[in-house]
Amino acid sequence: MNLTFYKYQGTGNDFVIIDNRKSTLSKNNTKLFARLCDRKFGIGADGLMLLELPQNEDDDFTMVYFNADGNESTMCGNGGRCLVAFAAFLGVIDNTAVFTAIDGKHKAEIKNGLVHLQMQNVSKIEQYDSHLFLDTGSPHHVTMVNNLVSFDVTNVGREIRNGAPYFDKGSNVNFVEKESDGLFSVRTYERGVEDETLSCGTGVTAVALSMHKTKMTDKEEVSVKTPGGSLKVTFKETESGYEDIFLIGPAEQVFKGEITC
Ligand SMILES: N[C@H](CCC[C@H](N)C(=O)O)C(=O)O
Repeated sequence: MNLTFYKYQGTGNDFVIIDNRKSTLSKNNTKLFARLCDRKFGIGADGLMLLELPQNEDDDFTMVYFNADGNESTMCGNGGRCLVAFAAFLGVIDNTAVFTAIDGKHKAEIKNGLVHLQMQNVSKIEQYDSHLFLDTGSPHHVTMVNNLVSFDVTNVGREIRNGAPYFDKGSNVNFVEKESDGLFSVRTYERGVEDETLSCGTGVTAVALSMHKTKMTDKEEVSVKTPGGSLKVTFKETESGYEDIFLIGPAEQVFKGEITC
C-alpha cells in the first residue's frame, strides 16, 4: 500500500502525521506504526498521529496518538500542537480548533505563528522530598537537578521510568534547572520512546505547574527551554488546582512524503 504522510516537529519533538479521515488505517497497526517511527528502517519520529473525523458535532477532528513503540498512548502536547497546524494546512480549520484526544476535549488557536493548545485541568499534584508527580494528559515525574546540560538523562531517566512506583506502566521523567524567575530548562526521558526527546509538551506543562506549586516561581506565565526550543505555559491557580492551562509554541511541517508499506 502507498501511504502519504506528513512529518511535523514541535520544538524538536517530531511526528509522522497521517490524514486518516477515510479510516484507511486501523488503530491496531502497532507493527506498522513502530516501523514508520523507526529512524533507520522507517521515516523516523518520536510518535505518530492519525487525524480522524470528529465524533461529536462541536469537534473539528479527532486526535489519535501512538508512541514510537507503535502503541497507542496518552496525550501528547507537542503532537496536539502539530496536529492543529496540520488541520489548518489541510483547510480543516481556519485558525481555531476544538478536537477530542484520549484525555478529552481540547481547544486551540494559531496566533502570530504559534499554536496555543489548552491542556486538561490539573487537580492533583503529588509532592515528595525528591520529586513531584502529576498527570497533564500524560504521567510526569519532575525532579530538580544541577548541571542539567551534563546530566545523564538517558540512564537515570530509564531507571526512574521503570522503577517503583511506575514499573511497566511507566512515567515520563523530567529533569529541571531554574534559569531565572519564571524561566526554567528541562530535559525529558519519554515513556514509549524509551529515550530522551528534544522536547515533551505535557512534560513542559508538568514542569511549569510544578515550579509554581513549589513556589520556585509565583508567575502564572512560565517559559521553559528544552533542547529543541522554547515553550511557554500559562495557567491560573484555583482552589481546585490549576485551570486555563495553555501550552504555547511553534509547530512546523518538515516534509510530505509517500511510503510503500
Ligand atoms: N510519551 C508520552 C506521550 C507523548 C508525550 C510528549 N511527546 C508530549 O509532547 O506531551 C507518554 O507515553 O506518556
